[in-house]
Amino acid sequence: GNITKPKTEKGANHLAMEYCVLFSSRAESNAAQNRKATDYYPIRQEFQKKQKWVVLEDQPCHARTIEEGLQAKHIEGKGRVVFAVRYFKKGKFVIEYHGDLLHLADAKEREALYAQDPGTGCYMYYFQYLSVDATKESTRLGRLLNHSKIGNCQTKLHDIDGITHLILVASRDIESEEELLYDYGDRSKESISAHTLLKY
Ligand SMILES: C[S@@+](CC[C@H](N)C(=O)[O-])C[C@H]1O[C@@H](n2cnc3c(N)ncnc32)[C@H](O)[C@@H]1O
Repeated sequence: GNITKPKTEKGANHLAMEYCVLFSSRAESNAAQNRKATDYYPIRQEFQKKQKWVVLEDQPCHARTIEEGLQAKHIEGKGRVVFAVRYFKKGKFVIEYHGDLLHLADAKEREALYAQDPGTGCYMYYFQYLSVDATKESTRLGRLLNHSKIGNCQTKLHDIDGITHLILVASRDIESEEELLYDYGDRSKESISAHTLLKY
């Protein structure tokens, strides 16, 4: 659909503006058809005021517009990786970590299920009081960024029309041809011994 001008509050920062321009049409068109997680999970009243929980459907045609400036490649020993194919200024929106937005308890339940199949990769990202499950294969690139403690991106929660999105922004200036990396943030002993990549 057409990219519509976002309704942003006065004083909203530039990142928010840019991000809304990219996402507002999708957020609007999704609003009606999205299954709300609140349809499935009872949510504490004070929580509900702040957040609308939704399960976002995969939108490959929008992904092409949104995921501009990035390219996925395959690298021996790392699997798929994502490279910048243009310059990203520090603080700018890079990509959405797109998946199902879940409560922690539901995320843990799904993880236990995935653990039964050793072929399932790790695409569950925990952030404060929620988790985004991007395990399902899709055309979206956010799920393909690899880990580094000294990466060039960082995660942030971003609200668009009351819907929470997990996004990655540039933590420093990123040049074209650089691999996009962020800190998965998992410092638990069990995870580190299961996935040595988390050490670095
Ligand atoms: C969220 S996925 C990232 C995309 C993944 N490379 C793929 O091909 O689908 C997480 C998985 O990527 C791999 N990975 C992430 N960071 C890595 C790194 N620094 N070195 C090697 N493998 C890494 C691990 O297999 C990890 O379980």
